[in-house]
Amino acid sequence: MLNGRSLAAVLPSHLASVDSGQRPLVMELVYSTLREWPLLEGISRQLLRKPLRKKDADVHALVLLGLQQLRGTRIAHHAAVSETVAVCRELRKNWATGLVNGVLRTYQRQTAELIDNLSPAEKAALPEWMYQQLAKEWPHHLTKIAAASSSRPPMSLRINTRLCSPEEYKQRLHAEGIAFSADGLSNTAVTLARPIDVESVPGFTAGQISVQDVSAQLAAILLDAKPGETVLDACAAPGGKSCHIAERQPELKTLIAADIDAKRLEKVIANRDRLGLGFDCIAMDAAHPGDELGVGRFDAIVADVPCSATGVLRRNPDIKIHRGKTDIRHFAQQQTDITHGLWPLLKPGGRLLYVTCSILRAENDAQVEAFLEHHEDAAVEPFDTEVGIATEYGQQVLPAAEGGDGLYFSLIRRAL
Ligand SMILES: C[S@@+](CC[C@H](N)C(=O)[O-])C[C@H]1O[C@@H](n2cnc3c(N)ncnc32)[C@H](O)[C@@H]1O
Repeated sequence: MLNGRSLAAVLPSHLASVDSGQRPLVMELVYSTLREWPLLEGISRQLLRKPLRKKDADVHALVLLGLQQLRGTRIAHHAAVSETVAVCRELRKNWATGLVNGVLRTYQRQTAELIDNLSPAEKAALPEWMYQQLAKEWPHHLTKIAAASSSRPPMSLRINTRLCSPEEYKQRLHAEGIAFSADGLSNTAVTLARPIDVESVPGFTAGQISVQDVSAQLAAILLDAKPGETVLDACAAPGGKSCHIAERQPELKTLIAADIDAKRLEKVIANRDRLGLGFDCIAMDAAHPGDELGVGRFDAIVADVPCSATGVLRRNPDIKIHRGKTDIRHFAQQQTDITHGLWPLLKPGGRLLYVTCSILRAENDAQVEAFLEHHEDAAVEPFDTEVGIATEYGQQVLPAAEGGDGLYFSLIRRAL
């Protein structure tokens, strides 16, 4: 359906051709179908006499979309069935009308039995390999992780304290009738009771606000940059954490936001400028940074490395289709290369905050463990603020249906 491309790459151009009033519904259907994909596949597997051919992947996706409308929306069932069947004609696949109609109607009649027959991974709406891995690593949290990974993510905001006090902003939300809850760990974080269009968030264009998950907001808090420090955010795009670091600590000596992807770096620059912040943005491969940035220059480095994104499945649900077990090895290698590449840039006595949005040990504790084995001058330090679950080398925040995303943090200190 996505031809191997990510949803983020494919969806915007498709949405542009949809009437603006219909876009929220289309987004909701696309995202919720992808979030439930393994479960819906399990149902369709039982209902299709034989799997559809590769060239009919559109009909397959349509079946799942129809099932999701019946299961997870308030769309009247007869309308869901007839509209889904009608799409077959639009696809010029009239032959599929009977098949789609039959599958959806049988689902309506045999829902309980079909759900009963699903495998545990399908019931959890997780790919089999991921389910098995998480069952091994987080047996007591698996149900909650699965529920969070299929949930509609909350919309959280970060208040830019350079331009607006948290009290002032919260009063403004009250005054505008926007319901929210405040986060316990950070007084600059609020979560809206209902997501709204970003452009309608009060103060967004004026730079008072950023949209950022509450768990992601922990990075700058845990780094706790001090006045006069020189800081490098080495995998910075789109800039959420760099901007937060700059907002929290106006008296840094230097902050550099780097990313390997020059195009994505443009987003960091746009966010920085919208928020009225000033720091340098550079394109750089953190695995091979060279000496120009300055060996032993930085008091603190943030390595928010590329990863499986298993902690943020609900925001990138196409990962449930795309990601395979072998990808984890590839990410782990990138993570190793980046942390090893960055280490010489750190001052003796400096700290590296290692961050992932993964909940898999291979990308988290196992990475840090291997790093410590290679670097005699490295030691893990506990955080002043406790977040999530303490692991051997860091803190794991698990994704929560009513809370933040899943992120891992570890603080590695370089010996003096
Ligand atoms: C998890 S995202 C960072 C999110 C960001 N820190 C934020 O809070 O908005 C990982 C980033 O790492 C970048 N990246 C991947 N490989 C890299 C490398 N070798 N050097 C520097 N950046 C890299 C990607 O382009 C991507 O933007």
